[in-house]
Parts: sequence; C-alpha cells; structure tokens
Amino acid sequence: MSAGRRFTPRAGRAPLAVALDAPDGATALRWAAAVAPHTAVLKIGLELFYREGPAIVTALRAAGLLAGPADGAGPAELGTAPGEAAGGPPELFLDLKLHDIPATVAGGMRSVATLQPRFVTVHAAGGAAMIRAAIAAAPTVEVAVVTVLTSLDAAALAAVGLAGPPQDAVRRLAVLAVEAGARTLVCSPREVRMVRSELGSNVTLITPGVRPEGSEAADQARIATPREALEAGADLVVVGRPITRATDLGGAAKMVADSISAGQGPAAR
Ligand SMILES: O=c1ccn([C@@H]2O[C@H](COP(=O)(O)O)[C@@H](O)[C@H]2O)c(=O)[nH]1
Repeated sequence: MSAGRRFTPRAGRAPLAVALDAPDGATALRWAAAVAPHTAVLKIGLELFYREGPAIVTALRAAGLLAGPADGAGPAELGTAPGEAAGGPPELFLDLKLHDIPATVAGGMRSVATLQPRFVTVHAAGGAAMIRAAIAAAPTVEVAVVTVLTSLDAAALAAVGLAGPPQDAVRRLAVLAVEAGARTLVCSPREVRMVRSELGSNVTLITPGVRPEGSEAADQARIATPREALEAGADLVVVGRPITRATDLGGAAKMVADSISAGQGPAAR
C-alpha cells in the first residue's frame, strides 16, 4: 500500500498545487516566490526537472519556498497530522510520470525518494506489476497513479485503441491501480465523482485539467473549474498556466485559492 493518509492541506492552505512548468530554475524560483503563500503544494514536472534536476528542489528549499523534512514534509505519518501545522511552505509534488518496466521504475523511485517528495506520479498504463514495484521501492512516498491524461478526449483515446467514453478507461485504470496497492490517483475533474463512488473515501484524488472560469482550455480536453473539481470530491486541484502565464502570478494564485476556499466546508466536500 502506498504511503500516507488521504491528502489534507496544511492549515490555512487551499488544496491547490501550482504546476511550476518553468523553462529554467531562475524562472521557477521567481514563480514559486509569488505563489507559495497561496498554495499547499508545488508541482515540478518534466520541463523543469529535466532542465535543472534535483538541484531545483534544493534551491527551492534553501529559499524557504518548499517544505523539507524538517518541516514535516512527506506523507502524513512522517510529518504532521492534518490541522496540526500552521501553514509552512508548500509540499513537493514530483510529476515525473514514470512509465517503464518494473525494475527500471523501482530504480527511478528509489532515486527520487532521496528528495523526500510528498507525491511522485507513475502512469497506470505501465501495469499492475510496475505500480507495485514503484510503491515497494519508495515506501515513504505517495505514488500517484495517472489514469488517463486530461488532454485526451474520446477521439484521441479511440486512436490509441481505447474506444469508448474516457470515464470507462479511467474506471478500469483506477481500479487496477488501487488493486495494485495505490491510494492516490490522478484523473480529470470530470471523473472524480465516478472514481470516488467506485473506490470510496480512502483514496486521494488529484485533478489537473482545472480551469478557472474564463481561462483558456489550451491542450486540456476534460476540464472543470476549481470549485467544480472540489465539489465533485477532488482532494487537490492542479493549476498551471492560468496562474503562471498571468501578469500577477501571486494575485492569480490567490484568486484560485480564494475561489476554492469559498466553496469549502462540510456541505461542499
Ligand atoms: O493527466 C494529467 C496529468 C498531469 N498533468 C499536469 O498538470 C499540469 C497542468 O497544467 P495546466 O497548465 O494547468 O494545463 C501540467 O504540469 C501537466 O503536466 C495534466 O495536465 N494532466
């Protein structure tokens, strides 16, 4: 079973992960400084990690923009229980989408586990053995399993041999992942209700494909607003370009965080 309890943001933080899809470390540091006060999680993906490597994690931590082990970063049993900590810097989400043979993915997980991230992503399409290997290799990391990329619509899925509504593919892959021991899944906000009713309240659901009202979908196909995602049962919403392409990144992140917080409370969850 993958590490951690169901995700709860640190006290005072909106359940928002800002995607730092920056071209270089200097830009990432600037963006992180602007958004860190408003977000629970910072997500580092392929663009930034391939460019800067683990050094970007060290730099963000040195700047106080990312939680480290001393802040109780990592899965809940390694750090603070929900509600215990008063804020603190955002937690680390390494969105590296590992997808390879089990032994290779296990090696990759062992390597990135040294950075003590809260979440690392792998692709469900790598299969159950690969997911089990990822979890076993990094017991302190929450392995977040990507079901169906939020950029894929029904036509794109049919073209890769997965004809049928995206919901069906998401359901199959979510069940496979949980049967392999995962308890954190990535899907679009459109499938959250279905996945939650299929797999219950113990799984953490992370949703990219989130667009504040009026912002461009760009290459995302299965989208909803932050409020809609949370109301459907998501635990953490990922927002990138609508924040990082804004002139005032801090203001944009605050607006998204406020829109989420306005919808939170017993009735909304
Ligand atoms: O299915 C997935 C899995 C991961 N992502 C990542 O989330 C962000 C979304 O960024 P936006 O700019 O808000 O579109 C990005 O880093 C993706 O790699 C995803 O979009 N869909």
